[in-house]
Amino acid sequence: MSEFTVFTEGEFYEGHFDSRAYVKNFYSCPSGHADERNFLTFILRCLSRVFSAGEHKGKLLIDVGSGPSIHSVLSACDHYDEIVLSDFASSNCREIEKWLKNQEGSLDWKPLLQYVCELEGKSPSELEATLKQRIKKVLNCDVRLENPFCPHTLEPADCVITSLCLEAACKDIQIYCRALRGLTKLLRPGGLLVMIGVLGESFYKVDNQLFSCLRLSQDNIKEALSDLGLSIHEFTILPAEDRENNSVSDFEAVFHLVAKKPSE
Ligand SMILES: C[S@@+](CC[C@H](N)C(=O)[O-])C[C@H]1O[C@@H](n2cnc3c(N)ncnc32)[C@H](O)[C@@H]1O
Repeated sequence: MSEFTVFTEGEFYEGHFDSRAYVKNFYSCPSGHADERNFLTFILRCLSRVFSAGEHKGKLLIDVGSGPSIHSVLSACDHYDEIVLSDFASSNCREIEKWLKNQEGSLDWKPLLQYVCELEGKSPSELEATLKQRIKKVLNCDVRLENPFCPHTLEPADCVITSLCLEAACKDIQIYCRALRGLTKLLRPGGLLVMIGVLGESFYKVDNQLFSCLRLSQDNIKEALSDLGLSIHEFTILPAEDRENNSVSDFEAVFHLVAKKPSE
């Protein structure tokens, strides 16, 4: 099942990624997909821990490779004035736009909003309103480019978040490292990189559609970050439970990390 002859890059997502099925399968409730056990609650709790204290704040936050999802910025949105979401696949950007405009049939993020608000003692309706007001743009991006937002140049960001994107977008470690360099360039000096990813994964599935994934080790990522001069402040790993019975992916662990770009 994990044997791919060709790595499924961005162009493949454009034609084959079912945005709505992805959200239905993985994000319709805080516990996420049953086969992935504590994957989603781990991510939401990590993000809440990083941002809810309000220590990290600023003007611009960019989420790179958002997919159709807003979960990665739920805990951060109170602390940044402007949020940019982005993805390679236009159907993903369209689903986010639909949600922002409260259009009929838009995705339902209420269960995740509710969960994060319970963790942080907030009101779901207020958090939803803040988030919708602060997401200023949903842009097309390509992490394989030196400037992922080419031809646009974004102002330097206080924070860049990326979740499960680079390992899905980059077919080898050289391209992964280059993509990480591109993300680092989006940050102002002293800016914060928050990354969610998977270790040792070669595939994941959305309904019956397989997507390939670059198998990464913790050392691969640490080395890539240190080559870019970033300091790692947190690197948390949750090993997969019951991996043999996971029908939708073969990840060995999920990780969450916080790193800082050096100040000039
Ligand atoms: C596994 S999904 C992750 C989505 C979301 N961030 C999350 O945490 O659920 C991988 C995403 O990477 C996007 N992607 C694939 N290639 C890309 C590229 N070259 N540049 C930007 N995004 C890309 C896909 O369209 C997809 O939305």
